[in-house]
Amino acid sequence: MSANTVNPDHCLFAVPKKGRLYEKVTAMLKGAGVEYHREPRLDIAICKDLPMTMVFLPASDISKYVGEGNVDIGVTGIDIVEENCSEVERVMDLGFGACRLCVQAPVASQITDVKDLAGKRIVTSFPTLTKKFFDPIDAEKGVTTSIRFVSGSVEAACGLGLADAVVDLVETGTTMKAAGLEVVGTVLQTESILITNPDSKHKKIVELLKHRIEGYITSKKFVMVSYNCSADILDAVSSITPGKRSPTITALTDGGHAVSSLVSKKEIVRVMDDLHAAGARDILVFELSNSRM
Ligand SMILES: Nc1ncnc2c1ncn2[C@@H]1O[C@H](COP(=O)(O)OP(=O)(O)OP(=O)(O)O)[C@@H](O)[C@H]1O
Ligand SMILES: O=P(O)(O)OC[C@H]1O[C@H](OP(=O)(O)OP(=O)(O)O)[C@H](O)[C@@H]1O
Repeated sequence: MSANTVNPDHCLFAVPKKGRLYEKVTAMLKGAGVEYHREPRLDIAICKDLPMTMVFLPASDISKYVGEGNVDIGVTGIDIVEENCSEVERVMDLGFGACRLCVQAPVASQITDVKDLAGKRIVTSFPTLTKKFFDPIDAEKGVTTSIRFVSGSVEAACGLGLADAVVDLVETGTTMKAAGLEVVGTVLQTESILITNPDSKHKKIVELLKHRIEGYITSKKFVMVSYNCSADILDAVSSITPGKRSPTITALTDGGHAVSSLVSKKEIVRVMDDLHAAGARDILVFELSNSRM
């Protein structure tokens, strides 16, 4: 079989081939133990320990391929699934790629209400979602908003005189501000998700991948804290670190206890302060490299 031929018995996993999501998805796959070797310039790569082939595709096409059953599983944004009206199963949120799809108008236009854009010219890479958003406004106003598709550099359209407003993604707002635009309305909140074809014949592999990726995501959200305490404060300190299920408590030979527990990364600094104030000592925090709950 040649290097760019797909084994028909393999589960196919679509990964964004470039762009914003590429680095995040490849780091996630590595962390989840999905190993493959990709030859330079090849868009398919065979997995090392699973009967699976990775397929590198534009993020905006992945939901179509998964929905139509050409591939079994993939990573893309909610925005893309909704724009393509893809019939896919949403397996899980991945905790990255969060942003908003927004109506943006030039600051100088002083437009603050999306209703003031009804009947005007909008440029976007998301024509379906934009039409759905403007349809009820158009119906109310009795006008038709012009919606024109461009595949990239959407924010340039107003400056070029091609549009009165754009509908594009906003994360930090840097691109929008640099183009002299501001948010007038929000069409959709989005983030990256794992999707599968509901009729995939590779359900077992999909389930296994789900557990592996979930384990990796959990390991990025939590740290392990361990500390020592005397018997009289055990109940008080262990209630500060209840863990995902319960803390692990080990009796020490001096009558004290060693406690270890999972704590959310977001909470860990406050938890350490609270533990110390409550009398816990030798407080150590460990990063997790992987997990399976
Ligand atoms: N600024 C952002 N912050 C967070 N997530 C984003 C951002 N921009 C895009 N995304 C998410 O990543 C997806 C793919 O966007 P991206 O711009 O990387 O795609 P692309 O058009 O395939 O790549 P490129 O822009 O390099 O051609 C989007 O549909 C969205 O879900
Ligand atoms: O609010 P910000 O943090 O500035 O992010 C928003 C920008 O990110 C995306 O584009 P990207 O930079 O991925 O490239 P693209 O314009 O080629 O799609 C999106 O289309 C916006 O232009």
